[in-house]
Amino acid sequence: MTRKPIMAGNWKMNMDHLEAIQLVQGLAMELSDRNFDFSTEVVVIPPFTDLRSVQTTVDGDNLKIKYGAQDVSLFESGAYTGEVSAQMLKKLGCSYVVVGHSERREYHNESDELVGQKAQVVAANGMVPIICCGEVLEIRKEGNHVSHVVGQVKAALQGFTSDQVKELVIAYEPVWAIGTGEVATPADAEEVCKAIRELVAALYDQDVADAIRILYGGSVNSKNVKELMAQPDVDGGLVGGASLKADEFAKIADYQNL
Ligand SMILES: O=C(CO)COP(=O)(O)O
Repeated sequence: MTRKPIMAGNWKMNMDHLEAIQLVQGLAMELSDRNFDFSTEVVVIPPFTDLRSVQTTVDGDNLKIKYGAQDVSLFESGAYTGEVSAQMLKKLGCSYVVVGHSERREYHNESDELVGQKAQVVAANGMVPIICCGEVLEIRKEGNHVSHVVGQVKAALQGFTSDQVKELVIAYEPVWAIGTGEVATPADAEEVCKAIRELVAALYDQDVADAIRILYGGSVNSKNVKELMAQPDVDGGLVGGASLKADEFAKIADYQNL
């Protein structure tokens, strides 16, 4: 069983397209200085407006860095003002699309059902959805975090075949750990990531569960990444704030050599 680790930097609503070019070039330079071998996938997830610039930077400099988008429309095209379609993202060379981030669930009322539909649209267009899940503090305090997250993932996986699920990425991001500096303990992260893998084994089979990649997100940085990555069911990180600094994100990607 070999799952390729991924470190994905979710820039959220930060960096204009000029800053994006600098950050991607800076990241490439930092990785090269570290003789990074890309045995871990490195992904940046900038705002929509940066994607064309990131594409030309990656293509022009022949970089091995991958990139993706933070959200997608359910619809193919038409009268959906403000939306961006999966085909458009595919055309821009996106490999990944984040769906169901807790900030979209909270500020845009995205339901588990909608998140699942968006994941389907992403997969149907030849990209990999990074399906986010995670509990708010209240649910954790009640001790219901595992069942809550398992329920979110179960809903999002509706309609996916075994072969599709093998390619998916799930990101467990406890809401109380996002942007707060309060990282989940490695044991907390493992508890939920393991439960997600067990759910996949129950819904599909062990082969599928062994293939799917499960990330942890929430205040990941170069100081805590190694311990998180030592957990058997944590296959990578979805990194917010720390992905906005080239040197810090390069260290996180190169966690094996810290
Ligand atoms: O939401 C996150 C990534 O999607 C995590 O953000 P922080 O790393 O800033 O806590």
